Amino acid sequence: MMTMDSDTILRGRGVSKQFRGLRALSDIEFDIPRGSICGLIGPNGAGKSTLFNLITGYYPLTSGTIEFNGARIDGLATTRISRIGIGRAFQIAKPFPDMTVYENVRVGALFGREGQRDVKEVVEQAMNLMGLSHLAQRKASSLTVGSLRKLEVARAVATRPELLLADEPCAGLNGTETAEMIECLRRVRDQGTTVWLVEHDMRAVMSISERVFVIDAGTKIAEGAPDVIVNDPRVIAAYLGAEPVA
Ligand SMILES: Nc1ncnc2c1ncn2[C@@H]1O[C@H](COP(=O)(O)OP(=O)(O)OP(=O)(O)O)[C@@H](O)[C@H]1O
Repeated sequence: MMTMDSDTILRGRGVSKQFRGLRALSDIEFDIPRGSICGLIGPNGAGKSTLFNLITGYYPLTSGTIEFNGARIDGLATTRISRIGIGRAFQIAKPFPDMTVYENVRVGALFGREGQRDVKEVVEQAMNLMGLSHLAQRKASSLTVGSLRKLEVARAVATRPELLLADEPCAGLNGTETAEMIECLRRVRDQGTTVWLVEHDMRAVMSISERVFVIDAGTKIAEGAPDVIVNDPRVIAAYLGAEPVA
């Protein structure tokens, strides 16, 4: 089973998902290098969220395997997958509105990866990484969209993941907020967390990613460095029907 080299944190082979009559993902392969930031892009409905839902155990795979640190995780429950070190920041942030930023991030710290931890320290580090420390005592309901997105990522970071899956962390953000989010995600990576993000903002995803995976209609059509991806004719064709690249 330990076939994975130690530089790969997450590996998918033949990952497929069928929803009744719809083949949402077909034979997807991926190797996520440990310590990297990778991107996952594709037109609307391509299957990006479905792939993250398979990795985190929200849906069972129809076929294929997913290995994390060399061990199979397909078939494990979502809570187990979180405890072994895969965190997720959702596209639609749902913080507890009447709780403070500190309290919301603390929820992540209480439920994350197994092992010893100092909850206060974990919360403070997550807020600090995401530039939220000055808002610690503010209620979530009073935050701007930009700060809410940071809170969602901070909550996931507080679970102390080895791998963070971030679903559209820049959605709805303006240029300045997007740049801040990119900086925050770099800091998260720099302190040892591998990051894989789904992102529609092409400039953002291309500026931050070491490797980009492109799926279209459930099939991986390209994978590589950002400068190769933006010039790939299959990627350009996939986007011409939907929205422009860059
Ligand atoms: N639970 C489900 N039951 C049935 N079909 C589903 C389910 N979840 C997703 N799908 C379908 O699978 C396909 C892929 O959807 P998915 O949400 O993964 O795409 P996406 O790439 O994340 O899109 P977007 O960029 O719009 O978020 C779509 O056709 C969608 O309707």
